[in-house]
Order: sequence, then C-alpha cells, then structure tokens
Amino acid sequence: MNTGIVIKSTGSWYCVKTESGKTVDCKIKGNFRIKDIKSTNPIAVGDRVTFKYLEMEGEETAKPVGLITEITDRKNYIVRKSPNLSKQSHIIAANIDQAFLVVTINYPVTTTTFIDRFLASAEAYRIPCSLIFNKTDRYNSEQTRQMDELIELYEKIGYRCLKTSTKTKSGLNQLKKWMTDKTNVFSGHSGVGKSTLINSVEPGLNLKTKEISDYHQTGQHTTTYSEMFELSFGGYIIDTPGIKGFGMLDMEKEEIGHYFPEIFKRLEKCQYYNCTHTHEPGCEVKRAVLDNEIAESRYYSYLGLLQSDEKYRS
Ligand SMILES: Nc1nc2c(ncn2[C@@H]2O[C@H](COP(=O)(O)OP(=O)(O)OP(=O)(O)O)[C@@H](O)[C@H]2O)c(=O)[nH]1
Ligand SMILES: [Zn+2]
Repeated sequence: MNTGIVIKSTGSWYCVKTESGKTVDCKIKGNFRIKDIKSTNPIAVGDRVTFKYLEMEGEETAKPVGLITEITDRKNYIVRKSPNLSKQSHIIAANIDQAFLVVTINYPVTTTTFIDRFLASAEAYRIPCSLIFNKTDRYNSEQTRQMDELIELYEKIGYRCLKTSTKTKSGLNQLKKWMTDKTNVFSGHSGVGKSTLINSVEPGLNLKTKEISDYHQTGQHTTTYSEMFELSFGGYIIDTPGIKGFGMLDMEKEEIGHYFPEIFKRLEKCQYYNCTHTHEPGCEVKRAVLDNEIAESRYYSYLGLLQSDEKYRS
C-alpha cells in the first residue's frame, strides 16, 4: 500500500509526495466522494491519501502514475463557498498545523476587528493561530506602545505573539523555529509583509499566488489549482488562492461565543446556558468586560460578528 501527502492539485491531477520523498502524479476515480462533505473538489493540498500504481500501456519509461483509492480523515480543512449559491463548497486546503496572522500597527493599519474575526474563524476551523507583529522597525513610540498593549491582550487569551522586522531581522529566528516541521499558512492584509517574511526565513521560495481580488470576481472561484511548498528546514507552506483571506467564515449565531476563548470559558457562569452575552441578566461575560478582565475591543468584535450574522440571515 502506498501513502503520501497531496502537495499540488490541478483539479484533475494530484501530485502526491511519498514518505521516501518521491512524487507521483495521481488521478482519482470519477465517482470518488467523501461522505458528509458536499464539495466541488474531493481532495485538496494537505490531504493524506492512499494510492496504487497504474500500469500505463506501452510506456515503460514514463514517470509512474497513480490512482488515489482512499483519503485519511482530516484533522481540519478550510472551505470556501461556491459562488453559485449551491450548497457546495470548495476545499482550499486540509490538515493545517498552524496559521500565522501577520499584522501591522501601521503601513497598513490592521484593526482589532479584523484580527478577532480571523482568530474566531481559525478557532472554528480548529487551526491554532499565532500573531506576527511585523514592521517593528517603522513604529514610533506611540505605535510601539499600541503593539505592546495588543500583545499583552492576545497573550492573556492564549495566542502566541511575536514581533518581527524583515529590515532588522529581529524575530525571524523564532518564527523559523515555530514553522519547522509544521504545515503553515500565512494570512493578513495586503502589504503587511507576508511574502517578505517568508522569503527571509526561506530565501528562494518565491510564492506565486497573488490573491484574486476575491468575492467580487465571480467565476474566478472555480479554479481548483492549489499547491504547498516544502521548507528546507522541514515542513510546508500552503500557498493557494483563497488561503490568505480564510477568516471569512459564516458562523452560527449560537456558536460565535465559542470561538472567543475568554468568552467561551465564562459561559458556564452565565445565568442562562444559552446566554448571548447581550441583554441577559446574570451575564458573567458582561461583568468581566466591566471589570476589565475581557478587553472591550474583543467584546465589540464579538457583538459585531453577532450583528453581521443577523444581517446575513435577514
Ligand atoms: N519597514 C519595513 N518594511 C517591510 C517589512 N516587511 C515587509 N516590508 C515591506 O512592505 C511591503 C509589502 O511587503 P510584501 O511582503 O509584499 O507584503 P504581502 O503581505 O506579501 O502583500 P500581498 O502580496 O499584497 O498580500 C514591501 O515593500 C516590503 O519591503 C518590515 O519588517 N519593515
Ligand atoms: Zn453571558
């Protein structure tokens, strides 16, 4: 039995890397389906698969070709809804070990609303997320103070934070350590320095993907091409359309509070088991916000998600 990990997908061919480091181009059976997932693509980069070699008639010298027969259960995966309002979704990548959200206090500004929405989506997808505060060399003392406040805020909740600068190289060794032997994803606004960071820890890895200015250009979504790159010090970077903006998940209203760890852990102390932490009496979350145990910015982000959910439904 042959097993490996899918490192590239064109939609009809899957490049599978085996334990021994060989790559085999594989196809799947036409009727290949995964139970419980309605998706336009059954297999994505990061998937672990079982395959068998196919005999190619009269082409003994050709590179071996395989047929994928089985897919190992995923520990997580990122999806994007298909644009055509069918219930189908497109799987962008699977088995992601961690996401790095690259943020900048300025050049460009990254808001806490954006950070919180991303973190909540990562929680929903069960992808551990770290915050990388980049461009530290450009900040004045006020901006540095803001950054340190945010780091304190997010570390208290349990998110790992790191300060980096690709100019002074500070923080880059630590980032490299965190990435080693993991399947990594980098996200964040355009211009925060994702490509520069990646190129600083792994020179020569020129990631190709330019994010399609998504969500407007319908039709582009149908692309099924995706790829991940091996790191020379061990591990992978997934670089594929849709990956940078994955914090766009529609969550069930009742679930949103579950994806804010400091809110979720207080739910059991709220008077009502289904407390939304808005109008209910005896709400432990509101008390914690008033007593500065929960950051106001986090609570506002939570309320914002609740509201956008209402708009989404009406
Ligand atoms: N001063 C300073 N500039 C940086 C730093 N990191 C990146 N930059 C600059 O910021 C600009 C944008 O960097 P990119 O790496 O292209 O940003 P990106 O996040 O990959 O952007 P997209 O590809 O649009 O998503 C470039 O001009 C970089 O040289 C840093 O630590 N300090
Ligand atoms: Zn409550």
